[in-house]
Amino acid sequence: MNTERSPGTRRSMPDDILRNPALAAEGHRKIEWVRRNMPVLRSLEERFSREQPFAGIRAAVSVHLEAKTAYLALVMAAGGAQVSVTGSNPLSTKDDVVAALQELGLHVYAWHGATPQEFEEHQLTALRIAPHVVIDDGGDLVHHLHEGAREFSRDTLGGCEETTAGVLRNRARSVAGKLRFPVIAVNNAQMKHLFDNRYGTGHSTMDALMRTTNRVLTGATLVVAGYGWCGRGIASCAAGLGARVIVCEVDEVKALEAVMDGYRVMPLGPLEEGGACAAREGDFFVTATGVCDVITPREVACMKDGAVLANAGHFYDEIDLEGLAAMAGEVQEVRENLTGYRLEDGRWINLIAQGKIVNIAAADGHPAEIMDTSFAVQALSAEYVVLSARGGTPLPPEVIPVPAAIDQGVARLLLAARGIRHDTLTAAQQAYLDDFNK
Ligand SMILES: NC(=O)c1ccc[n+]([C@@H]2O[C@H](COP(=O)([O-])OP(=O)(O)OC[C@H]3O[C@@H](n4cnc5c(N)ncnc54)[C@H](O)[C@@H]3O)[C@@H](O)[C@H]2O)c1
Repeated sequence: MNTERSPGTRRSMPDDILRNPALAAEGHRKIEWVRRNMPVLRSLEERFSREQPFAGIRAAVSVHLEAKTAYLALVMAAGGAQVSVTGSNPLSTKDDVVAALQELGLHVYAWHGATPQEFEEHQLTALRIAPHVVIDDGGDLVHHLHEGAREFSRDTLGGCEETTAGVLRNRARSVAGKLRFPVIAVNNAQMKHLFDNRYGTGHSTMDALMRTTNRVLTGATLVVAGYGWCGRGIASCAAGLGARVIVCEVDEVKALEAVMDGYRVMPLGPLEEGGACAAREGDFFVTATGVCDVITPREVACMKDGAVLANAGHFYDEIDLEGLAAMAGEVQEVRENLTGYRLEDGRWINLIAQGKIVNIAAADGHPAEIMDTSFAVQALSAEYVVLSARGGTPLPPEVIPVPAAIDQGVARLLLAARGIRHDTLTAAQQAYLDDFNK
């Protein structure tokens, strides 16, 4: 394994790209706050500082660049890694956190509100470190390492993918026989999606809806498209706040699961002229499908005056923005992060955060306690990639599940941090389970 530092040393890296170094103090405060609320990562920071598993390793990190991600990058650095950091969405990047990280000696390439061209340039610049390990969210870094930035993948041992959309993207590349290094499906670990996608997205999406609109969810009708891990969390948090929830699903089993969980299930748009559909009933609409064109002019045409649209999926093509704009006679910024579209008949349809990932672009993302376990899985998966290569058994170039030992280890660390004790099987119970003659 080549861990020469020359391509990524600070001197040979281009200047960090950040807008306002004067913001660093606020960034440090935010990072310290999340550190206090991320006990699992703190215990990894302590072990990594001692054991230095990433000594000689260059890591590129592209996750929504706010305080919790910053702390993950610092934990990797504490383990000896040389780290370059960029964002995974220009609207979720927090400039104060960027400034703080830069002050702490990491290479940082991001600013809030970057144009699509600037955003891509930031990602490509972060890859000039020629990473051994990539922490990715949505598959962009891995994509660049296979396409325009291929030369920087010469030492890449593997990637660790944070979200459903990125796992699917890497799996498609693998099925096409084009994945050139292993990618660990961090999203699919139990200690990730059971908590992050479900409770984290549910909690922070409600936060984003309320703080952006200052409207009440109690008694309102909230339509959620997609009843996967994110959709389940959004539905249960909305119901907990007293909203009436309608679920829209394409998967028959999940549609039935939503019914059994107590929600109404309806098609999002009318199946026939004038037919009943969720679009006519909703006050709030949240997409969480990972698929494009979920809300299109066809659905918008049925909506009530004042309807609020938001997307919690990773990519922002779940709502057809061009179609919405084409229907509008007038477009106004009605509140911060909220755009009103006035249709020809006078109805206003409101869109949060330009259809970008709502809980991060219009709120603070998942709570620190949630990201604690997600990022612990990330850090341990990165360590798994490195140790496998160092041990002479590099992982194959496939999408690889997180080993169960990592999932269980993270759960154990969190239980210990919370002082929660639990039962274990007795020897007799284990023997009973192992006995096929019983
Ligand atoms: N906002 C966040 O913080 C956050 C967190 C985790 C994941 N994500 C992203 O959210 C999206 C969903 O993630 P997930 O983990 O819930 O995925 P999932 O695969 O568990 O669920 C997606 C669901 O959407 C359904 N679906 C697909 N097309 C649909 C359509 N046209 N109409 C209705 N339902 C449809 C699928 O059948 C599936 O049940 C992905 O893009 C993922 O990357 C966002």
